[in-house]
Amino acid sequence: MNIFKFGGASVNSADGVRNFVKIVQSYREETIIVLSAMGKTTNALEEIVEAFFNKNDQDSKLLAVKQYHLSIVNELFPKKEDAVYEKIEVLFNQLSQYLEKEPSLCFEFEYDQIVSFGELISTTIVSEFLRLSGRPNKWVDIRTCLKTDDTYKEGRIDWKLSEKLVSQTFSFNSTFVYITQGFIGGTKTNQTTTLGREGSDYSAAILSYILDADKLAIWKDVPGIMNADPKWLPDAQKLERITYQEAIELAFYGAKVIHPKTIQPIKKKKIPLQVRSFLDLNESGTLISTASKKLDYLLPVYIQKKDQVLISIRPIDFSFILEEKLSSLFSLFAKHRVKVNLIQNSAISFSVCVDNSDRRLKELIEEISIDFEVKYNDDLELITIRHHNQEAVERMTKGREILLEQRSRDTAQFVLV
Ligand SMILES: Nc1ncnc2c1ncn2[C@@H]1O[C@H](COP(=O)(O)OP(=O)(O)O)[C@@H](O)[C@H]1O
Ligand SMILES: N[C@@H](CC(=O)OP(=O)(O)O)C(=O)O
Repeated sequence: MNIFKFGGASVNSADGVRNFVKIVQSYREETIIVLSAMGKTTNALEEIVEAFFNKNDQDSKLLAVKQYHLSIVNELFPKKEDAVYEKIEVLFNQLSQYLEKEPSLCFEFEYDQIVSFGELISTTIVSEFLRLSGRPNKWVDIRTCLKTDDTYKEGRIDWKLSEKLVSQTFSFNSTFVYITQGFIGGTKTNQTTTLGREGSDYSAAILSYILDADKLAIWKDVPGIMNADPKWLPDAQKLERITYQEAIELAFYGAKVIHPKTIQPIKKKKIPLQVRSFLDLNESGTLISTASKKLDYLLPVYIQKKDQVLISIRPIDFSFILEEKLSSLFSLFAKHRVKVNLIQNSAISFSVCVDNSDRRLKELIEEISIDFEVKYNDDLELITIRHHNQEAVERMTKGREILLEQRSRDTAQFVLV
């Protein structure tokens, strides 16, 4: 059985959906398709969440999201009596009714209830179009079987319960093709959760693990995993084959092409993962698997993270930064769920480079400032080079101010102004 994950970029237009159907039609094996919201819908829904809390402009924002989806539906389904129209109307009505109520005090909870509609809508449209194109399939509401705790916005998987329910749900008793949502899940009490932005890759990996998939393919708008984002460095080259370990490292350092949590589940069961192009079906993509002789290890890989903040922290009483202080500092980062990208400590100060995650970071800095003197620079860039050499380092740093630098055998990192 194959598991395919298609992201928002692959189905951002009617032509995209047609191309998706063409790909699915070319496979005859049992297949589960995990799909994200269309195009930039999740960003648009995030704006609606903000508007919901601030009670401004939410109706016009919702209308724009509806019109975007209807323009795709109108192009794909010429018959206005097609069931898809009613299904989409029901979903938009549910969302619109939800937005009429007063928000609760939990931003994260409300976020998940609203943002999850992107995937519910996209999967409904695509499932109906696949059926219309002559490929019967079953639409699954993943919230009924992919179970998480109630950490809204970053639901943690309840593996035991999910294993049982997912195996029951995807039995292939009456269909060859399932279509379901990435990114979203449900609690035991059936509240909707999300798994973190760009989490659909992770959803596909979880299903692959639970169902012992033969292969997971993640379809992207690039030929595969490259040694840099080709939108940033146009001379980037494709990596033919990399190990799970290397893929984890690349994702961890911020290579946007794959969600960092994706590799762990498939590595455990040695399920091969192919990252391949939905634009060029002759392109073999990148194969992520166990080590073999033919690995593109030594090509330098460049990873750029923008909008970074470098925070320097020192105890107000100039005491040494020792284990106890470090542990209390780390627990604050964990509490505010701010991901640390780089750490450097000296006798009396401690520097960390983090993503600029607006409200969480502000709250973290406020809390740290109670016991520590905090200074920070924002709008920085963190460049990571895996398998660095002199030429690669010069390419990245020439003519730039380096605020912090760290090198290990495999990895060099630079915080640049
Ligand atoms: N090392 C890399 N190799 C390939 N693509 C990369 C890399 N780093 C970043 N990207 C970017 O990742 C994008 C694909 O990921 P994403 O937009 O999240 O896809 P999707 O929405 O389909 O999940 C590419 O368009 C590319 O710009
Ligand atoms: N729609 C969600 C989940 C996701 O993974 O999307 P994509 O596959 O388009 O990156 C998001 O944008 O975060």
